[in-house]
Amino acid sequence: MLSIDHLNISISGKTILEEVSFSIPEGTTLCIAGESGSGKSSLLKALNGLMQARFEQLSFYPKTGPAITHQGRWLGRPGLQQSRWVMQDPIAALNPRLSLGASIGEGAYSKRLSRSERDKAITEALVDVDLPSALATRRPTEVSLGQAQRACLARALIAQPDLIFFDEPLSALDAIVQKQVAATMKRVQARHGNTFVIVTHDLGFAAAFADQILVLRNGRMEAYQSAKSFFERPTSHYCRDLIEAARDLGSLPQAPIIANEGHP
Ligand SMILES: Nc1ncnc2c1ncn2[C@@H]1O[C@H](COP(=O)(O)OP(=O)(O)OP(=O)(O)O)[C@@H](O)[C@H]1O
Repeated sequence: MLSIDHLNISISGKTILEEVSFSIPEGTTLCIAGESGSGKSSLLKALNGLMQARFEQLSFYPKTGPAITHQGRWLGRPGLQQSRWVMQDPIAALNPRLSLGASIGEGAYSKRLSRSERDKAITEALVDVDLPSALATRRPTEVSLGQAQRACLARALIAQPDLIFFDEPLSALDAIVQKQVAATMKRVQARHGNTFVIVTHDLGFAAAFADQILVLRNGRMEAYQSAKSFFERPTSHYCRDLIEAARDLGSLPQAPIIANEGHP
């Protein structure tokens, strides 16, 4: 379980994130949405130790490994133990000079496996993400974008993380491949019980995937609700507009929103 209380980030006097709090039960998914510049990536960077943040409290209770609790300023490089990060652009995220197998194997570096254990773990990770083990010898430029993104997921999984952060994991892919990779992510989560934190612009994906949704707007929390209540009872005009826009664009099925009286 990951719990964040009152996270704040400011850089050179400019507030990037203000009073952001959430709590994610083990094995569930939080999707973080919001327009460009709202602070989504900064939140992931802070949790991965790439940006200094201030917390009233950060608590992480991984299934394996020691619990972490922290108060005050935090630049927790190299990030939360037992977590991994899958980035938006799989080609940029993979070393072009390494085979996919070698890149995936790097994910298990801290486990100090023997060569044969590492090769076995690489094959298992490839199978986990629905890739043929023969792809281990190919370089990133010799596979499709969807295969490269699956390889990035395999590189995360080989470390057996409790928590995986995804930054727009599907946005580089076409619609059909998006569906396939999303299905693989779901299967992986069901099989291993990982907790997912996913930054996404796609509310259709969030509707299908998220247990909870956090919407950021200008660095503040605009909404934090269960996915069901977010789509049925959005708590602000801004969220209603986001949902309507996603319906107009066809990424969400048409369905009535139940008005939530008393909210702006
Ligand atoms: N290192 C930095 N120094 C100064 N400002 C920064 C830094 N990193 C991010 N920002 C600012 O913080 C704000 C939030 O940026 P962030 O990248 O987190 O937004 P985002 O919601 O992820 O946007 P996008 O969806 O376009 O990726 C922006 O105004 C950005 O310019």
